[in-house]
Amino acid sequence: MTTGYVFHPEYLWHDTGTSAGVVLANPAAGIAPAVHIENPEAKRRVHELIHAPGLLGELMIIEPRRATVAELLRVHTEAYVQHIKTQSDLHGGGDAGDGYSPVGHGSYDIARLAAGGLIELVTAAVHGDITNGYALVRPPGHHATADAGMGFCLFNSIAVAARHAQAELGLARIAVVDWDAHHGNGTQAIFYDDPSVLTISLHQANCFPPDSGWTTENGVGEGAGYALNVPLPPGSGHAAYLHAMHQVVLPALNRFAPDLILLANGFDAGVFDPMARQMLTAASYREMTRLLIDAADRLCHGRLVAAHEGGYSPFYTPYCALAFLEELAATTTHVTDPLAVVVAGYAAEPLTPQQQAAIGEATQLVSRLH
Ligand SMILES: O=C(CCC1CCCC1)NO
Ligand SMILES: [Zn+2]
Repeated sequence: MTTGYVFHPEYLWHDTGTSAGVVLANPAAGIAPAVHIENPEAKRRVHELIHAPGLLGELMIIEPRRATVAELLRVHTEAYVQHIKTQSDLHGGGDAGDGYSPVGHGSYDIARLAAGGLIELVTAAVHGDITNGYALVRPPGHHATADAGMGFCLFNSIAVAARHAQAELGLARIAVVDWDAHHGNGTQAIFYDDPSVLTISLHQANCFPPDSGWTTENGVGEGAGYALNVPLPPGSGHAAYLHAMHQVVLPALNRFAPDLILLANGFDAGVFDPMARQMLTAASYREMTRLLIDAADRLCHGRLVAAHEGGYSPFYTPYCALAFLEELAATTTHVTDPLAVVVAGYAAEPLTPQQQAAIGEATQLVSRLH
């Protein structure tokens, strides 16, 4: 069993500039400039924590390449791809569309390298060079729709890789599991009418995008039934997410029988993350990963390929990512989550009726899959 790994220093060079964390600085309005929340730091520290304990040496390094425009156009409109290039060519960069998604000078090529890195990782998995893999890419992608960037996302790398797998690698059915704290609205929208791609999103209810990711968003036309959402109340942690995995994600994957499982792997549902109010620990991510690995082994020759999405705590995201990757690579290091003890008193809360209700609503929809 071999685990592939994609990383490149250029991912750290995507410049999101200064802002006031998320909104643009505006001194006249009292909004002082600060580093943007989607900055390289947490990703840099993830890579360091994969390297320092020796885990990097157990992985197969897969070199990324820039996705071609033709590969991007399987998902995005020509006008949108051109918009990102135009913004990227500006001396001071620009924005992908919603005002929250900085495009640094040169970010067009970096976002292409993120999408191309995931394509290369999926290709290695389908060719059997690796069993599964992790692409530590930046900028993130799961909010980007065919024609709009949002939520820090430029190109939807997961969607580009899914379409590549179908067009070039002969795969028919692709499942996308998204456990980033925020709704995978872009990926859902791109495949909303397409029964060949199942999208399943577990996220904090009504967080971002606002009023998005409700259980009732279940696909349209031929795709009816092939979009599943589990909007979990703020404060949801281990019990709720594992219940959702067992009640919704795994039964849906079993019914859909994908040829590949793609994971939009956000760690911002972590207990210390500033961009959401969920309470997953590194141990939670480890257990959720185990379940997905077992599903991939059962359904699609172990093909589980993950793309890094959110995860903004520079001191906690690395431990969640390490736990995920140790499980993916079926190995361990000497590093344990040093903050587990800090949250032990509250991160293991039992399932609440509200969480059970949200999960129950989605569970009803799994039977529509065929
Ligand atoms: O981590 C993210 C980004 C969420 C933010 C984008 C603007 C406000 C919330 N999406 O998965
Ligand atoms: Zn997120």
